[in-house]
Order: sequence, then structure tokens, then C-alpha cells
Amino acid sequence: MLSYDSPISVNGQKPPSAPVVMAAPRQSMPSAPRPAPRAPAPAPALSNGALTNGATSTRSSSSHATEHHIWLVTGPAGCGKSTVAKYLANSLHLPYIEGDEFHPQSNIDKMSAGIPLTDADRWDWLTALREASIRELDRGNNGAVLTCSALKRKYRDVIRVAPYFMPNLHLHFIYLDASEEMLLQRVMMRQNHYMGANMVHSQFDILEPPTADEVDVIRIDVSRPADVVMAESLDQVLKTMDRIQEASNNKK
Ligand SMILES: Nc1ncnc2c1ncn2[C@@H]1O[C@H](COP(=O)(O)OP(=O)(O)OP(=O)(O)O)[C@@H](O)[C@H]1O
Ligand SMILES: O=C(O)[C@H](O)[C@@H](O)[C@H](O)[C@H](O)CO
Repeated sequence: MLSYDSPISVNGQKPPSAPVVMAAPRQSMPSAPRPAPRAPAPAPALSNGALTNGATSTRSSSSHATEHHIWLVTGPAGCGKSTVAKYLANSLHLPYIEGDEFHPQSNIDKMSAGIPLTDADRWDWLTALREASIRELDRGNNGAVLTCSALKRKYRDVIRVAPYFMPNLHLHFIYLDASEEMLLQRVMMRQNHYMGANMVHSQFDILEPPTADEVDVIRIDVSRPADVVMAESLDQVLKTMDRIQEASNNKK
């Protein structure tokens, strides 16, 4: 039976003990008609492989980026999603989509009142984020960077449908790995945010950290200072892009 609880395969890897069936979203957000696939877009690195922030890529100056990437920065409240995602988007010259801005007011009201969201509260939000990232590609961008808690496997699977819409699109999760105690401290120090420290436990209560078969996940230990976390995230992203581009070039 098709359901949100049926994990989909990730890059050909079957989830353990589950039939590989696609979980079709019940309600999809309306979306604009999609144009034909675009011509290759330029790589984010400068011609000498250097990025404007000083990081370097192994990408050769003669290669062209034919592959597109959506980077979802994930993890529970306060783990550093916005911090990392903004840095990646700036470094890669990609649009930044702040997932929190896509919550309907009813979700914000619930979280502000200290009431955790349910699966039902999140489905439309997840499909809206998926559609928003596809729209950025339709506008001619080479990819997008999004923040999205994506706490459960089935939430990640909703976003995993995105590459089905476009050839040469690769979806990646950057999972920011932190302990509950650490996030409690960070959220307590934060001012003027609807997500109070009283909500951190509920996030860990339902958290399903990515498993080994989720091969589209880059895991980053965020117990280290923010600048180290950002640099490692960018390094992993660049390596992943290079690996995928090289594989694509070799196919031609
Ligand atoms: N590696 C880090 N070390 C210490 N503090 C950090 C680190 N990363 C982010 N922070 C701080 O932790 C707080 C939460 O960060 P941020 O807003 O990026 O997290 P978030 O996951 O986007 O949160 P939310 O999901 O609640 O919007 C901020 O005050 C930020 O400056
Ligand atoms: O799935 C959820 O419960 C929500 O997305 C939350 O994670 C918050 O929106 C976010 O973390 C802001 O603090």
C-alpha cells in the first residue's frame, strides 16, 4: 500500500525491509508549468577553482557544470541550519530558501504556543519547500540551498521526489548533528524567536537521524565553532559536486 510511511529508495539503495514504493504526496502545491531542461550553467567557482570566500574547488577550469543540485540543510531547531545555509548560498551563488518562512501561520502559532507540529501539519509545508526549490531551477538557477528540519525519514522522502521532475538534478541533505543539551543551550540564548527552548525536547522525541542507506546525506558534527562547521560543510559540498560532475563527464 502506498503511504507516507513507505520509505523510497535513495540513489538506487533500497531501505532496509521495506518495499520500494513511491510515497505520493496527498496534496501538492500548485506549480508553474516547467520549461524544458536548461543549457549548462556556469560552475560557481571562479575559473582558477577559487571561490570568492577563499575556499578552493578541485573542479578543473575547463569543466562546465551540467549538473544541478539542491542542498537541504537539516536538523532540529537551533542546530545552525540558517547559519550554514546562508553561508553555502553566498559561497555558491545560489538562492537561499528559508524553510521557516514557508510555514503557514497556523504552524507558527502552534509552535509559538509550545505545541509541537504533527505529521499532518508538515505535509503541505514540505511539498511547498520542494516546489519552491524546483521553481528556483525553473528560473534558471543552477541549484538552491534550503533550510528544513526534515526530522523524519518520511519527511526527507517527500523532498526526495524533486529530482523526478528534472534530469541532472541531484538532491542532498546536510544533516547538522548535535546533542539535545547543546541545542537547548543555543535556543535558550536566542532572543525573539517563536521556537522556545521548551520545544527542543519534542524535536528530539521524533527525530529520526539519517541511516546508512540514505546515501544522499552529508553529516556534519556541529559541536564545533560555527566557522569550522561552515567551512567543512562547504568543503563537503564542493567535493560532492566535483564527484558528480566528474561521473557525468565520464558518461559522455
Ligand atoms: N556551530 C555553532 N556554534 C555555536 N553557535 C552556533 C553554531 N551554529 C549556529 N549557532 C548559533 O545558534 C543559534 C541557532 O542558529 P541558527 O538560527 O542558524 O539555527 P537554525 O537551525 O536555523 O534554527 P531554527 O531551526 O530554530 O530556525 C544562533 O544564535 C546561531 O548564531
Ligand atoms: O518541523 C518542525 O518542527 C519545524 O520546522 C521546526 O523545526 C521549526 O520550524 C524550526 O526549527 C524553527 O525553530
